Amino acid sequence: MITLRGLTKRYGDTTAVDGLTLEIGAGRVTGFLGPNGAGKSTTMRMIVGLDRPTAGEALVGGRPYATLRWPLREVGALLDAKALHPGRSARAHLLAMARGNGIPARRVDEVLETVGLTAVADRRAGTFSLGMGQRLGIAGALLGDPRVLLFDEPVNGLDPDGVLWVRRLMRSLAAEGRTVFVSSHLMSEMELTADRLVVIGRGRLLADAPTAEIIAGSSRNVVCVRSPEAATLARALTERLGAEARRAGDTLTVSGVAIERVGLLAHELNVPLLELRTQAASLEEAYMELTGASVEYGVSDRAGV
Ligand SMILES: Nc1ncnc2c1ncn2[C@@H]1O[C@H](COP(=O)(O)OP(=O)(O)OP(=O)(O)O)[C@@H](O)[C@H]1O
Repeated sequence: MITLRGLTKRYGDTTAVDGLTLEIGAGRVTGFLGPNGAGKSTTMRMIVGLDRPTAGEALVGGRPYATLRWPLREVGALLDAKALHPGRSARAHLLAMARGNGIPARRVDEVLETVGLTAVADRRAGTFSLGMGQRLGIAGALLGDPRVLLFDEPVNGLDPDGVLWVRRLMRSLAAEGRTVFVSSHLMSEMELTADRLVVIGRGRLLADAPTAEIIAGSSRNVVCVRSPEAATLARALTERLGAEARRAGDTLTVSGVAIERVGLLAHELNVPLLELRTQAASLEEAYMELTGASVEYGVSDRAGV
């Protein structure tokens, strides 16, 4: 488990992380979302002791990172896949990490196998593609078989096969009861991978809830209706139920009312229905609504028009 209590980081006038208090639990994948500059990397860096909080604290398994005797055996992290010695082979890189943490050398071959780098284990890491570097970073995170894992943008640069592999890996690590905390800008991927989401904007907590709950909270969840008397139904939905109904031909897109009430109203009015279904919002839509006001480097919708 990871515990954040009033976690705050200021760089001069910039408050990168602003009083985050939350728990990231074991046995599930928790996605970490937020616009560029929201403070995700800074938060992760403070959890693994690479940055010192200005105020508050970050605990791993109830203890500050700095007090862990064998840190890599308690928490593994992929923070910057490019932070490698380019002249070292993948194996030498992992061996150096293992040695410093009392991890047996045979574990290096195990993790190289897990991430699919066995065949290139003796090649210099500097010659690796972006995706291979990511895999090596993930191998480093897994090396100490830790209960807590942090991944900052793990699918960055991976091909579709690699993306699927990362998704399955995250899910299986969580199924083993580990704490998996993963940041990403890929909403469709997070929707498939994360059980729970922590969303931040300008360093502040915007949401901390199950993925399904965040999506269900979106105003983009609508009811779609098709009827030869769509105009009549639209009028009644607006006037009697206060719903918002947009019509295109015989199709209505209705928001602000449950599907059951649409069906019952149609029955009462004797309006025939050809189709009646809910259309769920995507995580991307829910995320956009949540973070709309806290995008730091946004461009206007009218840009270039
Ligand atoms: N070492 C530093 N010195 C000064 N400012 C910093 C430093 N590190 C981060 N910041 C600032 O802190 C804020 C948060 O940055 P951070 O990298 O944590 O955001 P992020 O959510 O990870 O963004 P991205 O999605 O773009 O990776 C930004 O305004 C950034 O400019």
